[in-house]
Amino acid sequence: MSRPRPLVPRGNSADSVRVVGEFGVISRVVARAGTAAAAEVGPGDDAAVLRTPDGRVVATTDVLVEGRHFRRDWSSAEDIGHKAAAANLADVAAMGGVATALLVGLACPADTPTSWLEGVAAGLAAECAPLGAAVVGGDTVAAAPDSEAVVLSVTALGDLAGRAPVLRSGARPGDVVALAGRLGWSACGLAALRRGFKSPAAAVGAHRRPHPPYAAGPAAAAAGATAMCDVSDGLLADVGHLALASGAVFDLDRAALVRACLEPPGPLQQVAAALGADPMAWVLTGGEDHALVAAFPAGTALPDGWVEVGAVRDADENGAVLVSGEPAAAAVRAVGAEAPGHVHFG
Ligand SMILES: Nc1ncnc2c1ncn2[C@@H]1O[C@H](COP(=O)(O)OP(=O)(O)OP(=O)(O)O)[C@@H](O)[C@H]1O
Ligand SMILES: Cc1ncc(C[n+]2csc(CCOP(=O)(O)O)c2C)c(N)n1
Ligand SMILES: [Mg+2]
Repeated sequence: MSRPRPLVPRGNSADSVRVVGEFGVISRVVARAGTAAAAEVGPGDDAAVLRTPDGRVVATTDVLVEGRHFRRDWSSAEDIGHKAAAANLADVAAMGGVATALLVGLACPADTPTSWLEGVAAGLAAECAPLGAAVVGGDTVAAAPDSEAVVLSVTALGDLAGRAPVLRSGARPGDVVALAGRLGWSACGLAALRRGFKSPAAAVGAHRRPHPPYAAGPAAAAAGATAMCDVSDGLLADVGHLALASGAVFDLDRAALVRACLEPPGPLQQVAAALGADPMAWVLTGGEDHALVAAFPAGTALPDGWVEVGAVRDADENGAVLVSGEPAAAAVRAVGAEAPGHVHFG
């Protein structure tokens, strides 16, 4: 893998973490954190204290490593903050919860400009604010010796407001499979960036700042969803988790996916044509849009934002995920993709 070009000035700029120091960084970052509605005590003490109206806490963590999850020459500091928050906030939504707070672990090289870290903090705060959430604490440490990579570890906490959490394991044969949010846009933007393009803005923007359908998670829980997850790695891979946990087959309807994700034609077709790719590959296997996919009992009036894209069937010998009756592996090959989703240790 080619090393991401260090984007931010290296050396001893007056603004660097080395010069400003840990506590200088913390005070500047905390100033941008916003306020969590649930926080009785926010950042600045030994720990935050949060109100938990439901009595249960949804908790999830995602780690973002420079060069693996983001590049500083592809995304601004604010973009990276938005993306780190979104990856976590979507996991809370995928349980049927509403995020209340984030905790942020940060490891960075000493020559990282503090202004860049303030940008990340601003992006985190802006992504959280519509939900009433905010960063309530964290930790700031030096990156490993000789490492130029920033590592961000974000933990989200959330509230279920009395609803049962929606697990991956509850889907039953006869349920309908439904989708909320976009698929393929982030992967399309990533493909463009990898070829050195900064456009189309809608696709590259979707890669930089995903727009998970946060409200669709609690709405699905309230409507009786039997299983749900967010699509972080790729639809076929993540639906595979639902199928495995539920012990059922998820049969996705290709035509419904085309209607939901590729009509009317737009940037996905435009980039696919330029790159000689099949846009359906991004829809089926592209990650990081953080759409939600769920199963609902047949006959459920789907909440706003949800569209039917398949059905849950009894387990059979064809495998756990089908695309219009065809095994997922065949669908992956047919669209020219390498795997049903992102390969983490490839
Ligand atoms: N190192 C670890 N220690 C404990 N639990 C882990 C660890 N890594 C992952 N898990 C748990 O394994 C499950 C699957 O993890 P994974 O990261 O694949 O979640 P995901 O929701 O599919 O992905 P994403 O976080 O990108 O949305 C989660 O419940 C997660 O908390
Ligand atoms: C520089 C760069 N290269 C590749 C990608 C693509 N990518 C990285 S992680 C991931 C899936 C979710 O990962 P996780 O499960 O670890 O949250 C995807 C699709 C990127 N975002 N940035
Ligand atoms: Mg998830």
